[in-house]
Amino acid sequence: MAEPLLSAQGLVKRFGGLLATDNVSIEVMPGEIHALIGPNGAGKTTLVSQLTGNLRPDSGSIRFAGRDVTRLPLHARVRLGLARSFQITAVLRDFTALDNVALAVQAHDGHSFRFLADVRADRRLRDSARRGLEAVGLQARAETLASALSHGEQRQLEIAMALAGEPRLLLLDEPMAGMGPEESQRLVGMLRNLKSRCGMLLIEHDMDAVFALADRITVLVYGRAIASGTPDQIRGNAQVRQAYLGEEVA
Ligand SMILES: Nc1ncnc2c1ncn2[C@@H]1O[C@H](COP(=O)(O)OP(=O)(O)OP(=O)(O)O)[C@@H](O)[C@H]1O
Repeated sequence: MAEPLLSAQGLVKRFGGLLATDNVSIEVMPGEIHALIGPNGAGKTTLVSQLTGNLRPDSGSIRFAGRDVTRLPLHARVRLGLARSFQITAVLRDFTALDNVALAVQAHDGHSFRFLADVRADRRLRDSARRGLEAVGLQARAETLASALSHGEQRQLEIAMALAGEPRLLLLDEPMAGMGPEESQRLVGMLRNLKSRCGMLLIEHDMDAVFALADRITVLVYGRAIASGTPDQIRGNAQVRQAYLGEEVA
């Protein structure tokens, strides 16, 4: 069997007396979409922050792309191919969609900031940025200012920016938040298409999206992973239904 792309074992994180991550283990295989679900305050963001290197676990270990990254800082994990959308990227509202992705490609290339004029003149950067926009279905909006994009399109743009570094694993923090049903359906289709490019760990409250996309789901409640399995296994798990899902996915 292939080695997991990401494997976290026995993570523990305390905030004072609060056990926000209680001995959690989680894996993501290459090309897998693994969803992390749970009620508000369950510890999803705290867990993902330890995976990215924003937070240091009190104990436990994290392997990514064949290396122990537990003690590596965020930027070193990014270099190994770990990208977090909506956190490491910031859309510049007065720039076009294409300029935004081109700047992200340039940043991932390891260049310090150059003038936008350079980015606009650099054919390779722009070609690469166009491919990024295409991957998220935003090619027709390349010359549109980011501020004129719809909420859903801005989210697509953020994902295109996260893809600029050609990550092996994309961590997505509530990408469907604030979207209407049509927009979130479009994003589901787009994320499904991205599976061939990278694995994904998806935090999401929209259960329709989670059950449509995930190969595997882990359920966190009060910092503990109470279940992990295929969507069918999670749907049929009595403990999960009682603790979280209720009749939502009946
Ligand atoms: N920096 C911090 N200091 C103290 N407590 C924190 C800190 N960050 C998170 N917490 C607490 O840890 C618990 C888990 O929070 P976390 O944000 O990880 O949950 P979540 O599952 O992501 O919630 P949501 O779905 O609402 O985003 C909560 O009780 C929260 O108040």
